[in-house]
Amino acid sequence: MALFFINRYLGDEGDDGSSNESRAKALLAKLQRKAKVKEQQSLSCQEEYQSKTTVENDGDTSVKKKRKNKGVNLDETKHPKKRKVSPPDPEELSEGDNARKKKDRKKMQLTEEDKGGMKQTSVHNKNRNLQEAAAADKTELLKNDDEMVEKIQTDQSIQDTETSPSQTGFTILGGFEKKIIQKVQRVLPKWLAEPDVIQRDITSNLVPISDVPGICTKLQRKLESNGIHHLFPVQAEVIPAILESVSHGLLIGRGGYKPRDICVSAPTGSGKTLAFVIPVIQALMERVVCEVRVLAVLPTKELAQQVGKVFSSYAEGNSLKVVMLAGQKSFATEQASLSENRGGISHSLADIVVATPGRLVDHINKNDGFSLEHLRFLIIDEADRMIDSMHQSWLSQVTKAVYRPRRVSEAVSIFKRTEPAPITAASLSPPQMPLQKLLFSATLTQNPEKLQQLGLHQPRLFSSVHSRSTTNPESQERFNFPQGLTEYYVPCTLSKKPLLILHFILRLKFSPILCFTNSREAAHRLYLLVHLFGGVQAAEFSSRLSPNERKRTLKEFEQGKIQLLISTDAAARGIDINGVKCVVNYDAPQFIRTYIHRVGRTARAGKSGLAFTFLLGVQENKFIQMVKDAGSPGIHKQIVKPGNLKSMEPCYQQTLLELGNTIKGEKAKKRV
Ligand SMILES: Nc1ncnc2c1ncn2[C@@H]1O[C@H](COP(=O)(O)OP(=O)(O)OP(=O)(O)O)[C@@H](O)[C@H]1O
Repeated sequence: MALFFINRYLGDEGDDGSSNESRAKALLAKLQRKAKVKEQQSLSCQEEYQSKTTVENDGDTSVKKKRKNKGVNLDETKHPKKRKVSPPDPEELSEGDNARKKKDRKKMQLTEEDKGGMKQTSVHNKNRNLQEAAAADKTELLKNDDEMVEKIQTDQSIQDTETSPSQTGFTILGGFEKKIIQKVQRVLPKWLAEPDVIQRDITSNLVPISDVPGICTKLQRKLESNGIHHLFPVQAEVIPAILESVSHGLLIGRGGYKPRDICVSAPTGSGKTLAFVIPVIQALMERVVCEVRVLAVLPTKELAQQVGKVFSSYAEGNSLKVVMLAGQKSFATEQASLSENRGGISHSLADIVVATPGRLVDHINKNDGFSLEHLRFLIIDEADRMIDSMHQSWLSQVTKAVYRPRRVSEAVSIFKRTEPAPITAASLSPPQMPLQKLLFSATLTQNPEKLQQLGLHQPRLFSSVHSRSTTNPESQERFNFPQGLTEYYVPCTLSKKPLLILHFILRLKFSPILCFTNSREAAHRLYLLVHLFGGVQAAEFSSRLSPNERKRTLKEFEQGKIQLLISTDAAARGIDINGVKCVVNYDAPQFIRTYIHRVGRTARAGKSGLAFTFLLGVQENKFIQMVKDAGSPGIHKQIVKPGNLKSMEPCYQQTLLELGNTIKGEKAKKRV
């Protein structure tokens, strides 16, 4: 029984369409006749079995019934339905064909069962020749069926091949939604995951200066003359590491290799400044020719000034020159202090340059007398803040000035440096002056992507933070808080905040207080209000003041002439003001790093200090969680009863009226 029509190629005579067709018809008719004959033969055999079976078993109808239940009607064998066999329409082949194949397969299966049933009956009849005939027919049928099934299966497999290439070993695309995407376990680089540990507690880990290896006698005496008899943990760890990298002179590091860059993450007020000043001064003490070999970059003028002062203090008596490029003086004045022209040749007048990024880039680009081709140490203080301000591209300008100077002096051409590259025999001779980067911060990021911008060479990390999870670098970064710091938060309302700060100064006698606001306008308004209220020596510190005014204000605050310094975050980082007992966050800081640097203005050098943060109701939970996640030892709730503020209310209301007029007057002045 043909399932589908096959156009056969019949050779040359196939040209004549009509004969071809008649031949095909004849062939088909012949096949159909054959099939009919076969079918009749098998039917007749079945009838004989039937009749035999009926006689011997006296109408055993169970088999019949079972058959019937199976949906196979045995009577069907009496009057088989004539199935029209016609070649299927090719269009329907795909749908109808599948259905038909399935039905045929099902039918085949049923027929199989049916045949199985007959087999049982024949066993009872023990009629050998009949049996043999049946078996022959059955084999014939089976053969046909097998052929049929095989044909169907072949077709099916062809079809399957057409529909699902999976059997041919190709992967099925798509189905992504089913796959569980493996989360990549990010792991910190080894140098970040396993830092050299710095003890957090300063007072119980002081190291006598004489016990720290490598510090020369001259500097030991200088430290003692400045009242320093013990070194803090960060100094005891970092100073020897930097001195080790210059133990064979400035040109090569230990074992003849380029010295490793050093990163230091230690709490605020833990003495990081001296940790780089002492070893760098000692490394340059024996220099013969004055060249810029140390460049320290800091984020603000005040910080640059403060670090410049420490450098100058320890460079005294060593003929080392320290120059500030922070905008305190005019560009021309700074230019004159950097170099001079003798006999047509520019000579450097600075060994150590302390700069802010803006001024540094100005001198690199506009000052021909400023050369960094001899630079040996690049110190980046408040490094996380400096990384964030990389958009000023000051680092790439420094790198360019070091490796591709505009003007190469003859002396240096022998040691002309090439940018760091893989070490080869050629790159090792002649030895080149290495550029070693020293990074310092109380909140140094441990995000490898951010640190990667600095192009560090085999960095070594000294850190007082140990509990960073190495498997999940994304987790909240943790920092170490100064040992002597006690943190509080004060629930309050917006209108009560000014009364609170007045209460702290006038009633609780906390003084001097460094008070931080989130904007310079807020600092100015609070300063005006406290000033109008009276009874408090207050000053403001923000970019509203000129650099000289800011410098004078810090000095007076340090001298105790100012009880309340109201500042923006300009004074938050690194500013070292002795004697600050209490820091108040009048406005809660948005970021944890800002909080750490603000409260780090107190409890410095192992001393104790208090930090209060005024929190509105909506800010409480988020802020407290942020501080806890950052590793704070604990922030306590400090409630100020409204009754304590009552007595100041009348005067406060009067002051608010005056404040309104004052602010209007200032705005009018600005418009003039
Ligand atoms: N060994 C020491 N003995 C006594 N006082 C020290 C010692 N080292 C530093 N100090 C003092 O401790 C204070 C804080 O030092 P420094 O400013 O270097 O801290 P820091 O870690 O840089 O702080 P920040 O992270 O806020 O910049 C300074 O007043 C400094 O003079």
